[in-house]
Amino acid sequence: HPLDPPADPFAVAQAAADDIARLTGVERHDVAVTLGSGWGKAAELIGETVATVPATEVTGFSRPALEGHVGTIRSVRTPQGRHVLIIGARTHYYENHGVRRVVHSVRTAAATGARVMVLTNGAGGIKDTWSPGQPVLISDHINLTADSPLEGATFIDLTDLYAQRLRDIALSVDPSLDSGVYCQFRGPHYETPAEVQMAKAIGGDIVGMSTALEAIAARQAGMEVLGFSLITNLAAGISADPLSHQEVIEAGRMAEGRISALLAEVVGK
Ligand SMILES: Nc1nc2[nH]c(I)nc2c(=O)[nH]1
Repeated sequence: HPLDPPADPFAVAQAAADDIARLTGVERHDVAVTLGSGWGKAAELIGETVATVPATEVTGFSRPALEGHVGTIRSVRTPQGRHVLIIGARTHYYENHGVRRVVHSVRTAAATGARVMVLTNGAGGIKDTWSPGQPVLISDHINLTADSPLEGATFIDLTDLYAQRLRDIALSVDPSLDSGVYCQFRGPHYETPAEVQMAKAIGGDIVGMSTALEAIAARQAGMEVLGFSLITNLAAGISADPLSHQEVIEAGRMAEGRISALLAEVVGK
């Protein structure tokens, strides 16, 4: 794979950014958004699509593992004239392709010029006041993967990783938004009730299988990060009923309109 050692992941990201500029005709992007489950509709609401490119045509992106989920990369222009790169081709850590592949889309976004990285995902909620379909701002993360996208002695500060400035913009759009600490588990299995209680005990409010590693890479690339979780289910053991993937998909579909409008407004600010 082009990202396998001895490749330089940043050179591969630059090649991907050059592909995107060539294929979309957009030289520079200002903001990048990674769409997680439930956030698919946001692209149309963020602005006018300038170009849509199959991710497989961009260096370092591969056919996503998700059934029927053709990974696309879209260039969208907001009413304010901002160029937004919408990445619909996330590689999950649980696919076991290595961290370089997980964070390639973030490094590529930075190489296209984007200074803001918006990471969205579907996740489980630990706070029992939350209900399926609710979007939540990510205030910080706990990385339970025991891995890092950083290689060698690259000591990066992660204070204010989920930029307060961007969270304030989101709160100005929707003051009712709650916030939470996101715990990235390796997955692909969901947590046991005991693991959910552990996440709660260590200060977690959200459990997921993405985002933390991408956020670290975004900070390394000098980007400001904004993270949103769509709570599609209460985490295992928080409510009596067992998790069903169907319920997760359904909750995402129900919430799509509201959260896409929210994301579009925030990106437009
Ligand atoms: N780890 C974890 N990831 C998730 N993704 C979704 I959607 N729901 C969950 C969940 O309950 N736990």
